[in-house]
Amino acid sequence: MDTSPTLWWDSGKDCLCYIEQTLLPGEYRIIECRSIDRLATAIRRLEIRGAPALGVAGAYGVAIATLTAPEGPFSGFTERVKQDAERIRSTRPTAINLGWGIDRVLASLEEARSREDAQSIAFREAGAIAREDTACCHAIGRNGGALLPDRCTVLTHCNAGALACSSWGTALGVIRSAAEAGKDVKVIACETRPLLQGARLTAWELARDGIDVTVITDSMAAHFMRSGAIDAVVVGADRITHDAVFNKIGTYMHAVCARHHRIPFYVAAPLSTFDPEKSEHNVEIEERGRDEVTTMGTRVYIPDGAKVKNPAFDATPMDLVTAIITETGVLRQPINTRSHLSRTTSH
Ligand SMILES: CSC[C@@H](O)[C@@H](O)C(=O)COP(=O)(O)O
Repeated sequence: MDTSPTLWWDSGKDCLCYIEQTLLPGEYRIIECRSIDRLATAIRRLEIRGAPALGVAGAYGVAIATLTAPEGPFSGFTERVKQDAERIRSTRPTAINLGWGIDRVLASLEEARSREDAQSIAFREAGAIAREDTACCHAIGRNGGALLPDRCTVLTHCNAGALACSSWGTALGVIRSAAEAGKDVKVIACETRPLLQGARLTAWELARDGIDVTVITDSMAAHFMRSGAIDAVVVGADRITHDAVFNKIGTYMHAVCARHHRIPFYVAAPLSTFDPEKSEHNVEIEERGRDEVTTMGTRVYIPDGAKVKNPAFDATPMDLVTAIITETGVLRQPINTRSHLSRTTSH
């Protein structure tokens, strides 16, 4: 199975390399990024996307800022790095991992005593975040893979795969690990309007790995659940508050349908996606541009006179979630994210 990374620091070329996800599946292109401006654009355009990958990107963003900050006294240097960090943070508000990766590298810089010091600390921390993410995905895969029956069809939404992480994936990590353990897992990938991360990215990843994948439009999911074609739903998450799971728009609809049809609804996410002190109503849902809904390719499908809404994420209330699969274990109902975090981590 494919284990190549989605984004990585190339120390020979001194740049952040990443797979440009808006071009897939038609074109596989690696972009070399050396500036905060370019990174901010890449995140806004979803060239890099998916919560854990955004955590890694945010971390490398701070590291890039330590390279590009203008010469001057060290106190001014730190301030400038923080300003660049805020520019990266503001690109996408819902996925908590972006700010988490940024804050982890910023915190590590507190021990830096010089510019050179800050650079080596920042790159060390960003590299650690990327490696830990891969390890988390494999642990999530093992924990979640064990929950799936030996023969099953799993519905997933958006792309919570290798492309959304350092590698391997969260929801797709569960599927990959189950397949690797010898289970016969088939996948139904919802296309995920408006930007088709399911059709373009999930289908691309799974087909490359030889995992049986069928793409459906989002509106077909209830029909297939009712007909008995789906044994489990497994999705990723952008933020998990104490009372809800935020994920790509359309996830809530699958959770409601899964409950109605008594199909388990699993969320696979690392602890870095948890935000247990917040509630559903304190989270900003990213509203994206009109063009993403009105246009497909070059063709406009919606008249100028019609209004459009484009929230990128929705919230699924916790009581609709069968279990959350993390790197440190599986949380079942009654799901208490706060106590799981404090029990399984040192902070
Ligand atoms: C492991 S990725 C989890 C989520 O980030 C994923 O499901 C998702 O909603 C991504 O949205 P996107 O807008 O493509 O960044």
